Amino acid sequence: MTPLDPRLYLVLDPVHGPADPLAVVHAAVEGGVTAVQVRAPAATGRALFDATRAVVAALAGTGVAVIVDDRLDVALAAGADGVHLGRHDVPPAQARRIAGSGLSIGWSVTGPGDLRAADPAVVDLLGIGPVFATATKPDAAPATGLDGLRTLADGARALGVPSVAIGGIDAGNAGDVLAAGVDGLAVSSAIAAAPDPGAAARALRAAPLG
Ligand SMILES: Cc1ncc(COP(=O)(O)OP(=O)(O)O)c(N)n1
Ligand SMILES: Cc1ncsc1CCOP(=O)(O)O
Ligand SMILES: [Mg+2]
Repeated sequence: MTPLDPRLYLVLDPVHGPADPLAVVHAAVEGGVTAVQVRAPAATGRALFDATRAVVAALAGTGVAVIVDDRLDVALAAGADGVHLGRHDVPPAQARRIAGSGLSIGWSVTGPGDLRAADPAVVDLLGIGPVFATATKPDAAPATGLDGLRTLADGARALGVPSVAIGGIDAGNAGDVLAAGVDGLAVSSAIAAAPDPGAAARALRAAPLG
């Protein structure tokens, strides 16, 4: 299993997203992306499996972890490095029981209740957000803003679990987001919909702390 380096975490829909998702993945990794999540909320299980297999093959040997959103079964079947779970998915403790220690397990934090539900003995990463408004997830919880993010990031640190911020993050706000105390940035449209995904990733990695 490749460990998840949270510094710049690309969330990509290879099924209904960019025309050439593997080209985006390669360019983004070249630009400094450290982890890739396959998130395809409208895809069938089979399409998600096929897409994940392709991303796993594309990133073999690079040290970049591949994570599957929502679906523990697909993550295991496709040989991914992890799964990202939220409150509508299999509970993390059950996922850990099935997967053992060989899978990274992420957990979504939209507010204090999700933080209280996070067991540091079970989850490896917290995804906090949305921080700002986002068109990528129409059913997202209300935005935390930077102050809300700071509070939740403090809570993650107190738990001893690394965290990333997600939702509406781009090179213009990345420094302020990192200054709120998270370990990394999770980004979809700012990279996947950019005309030059590699340059977009480089700009995010270069963002000075706000
Ligand atoms: C890193 C990361 N953080 C949060 C989310 C959101 O997950 P969730 O709340 O389960 O919503 P969906 O992504 O499933 O629509 C995430 N995917 N990744
Ligand atoms: C999956 C997800 N969860 C909370 S916000 C979000 C979407 C992030 O996408 P973008 O970086 O385009 O705002
Ligand atoms: Mg999910």
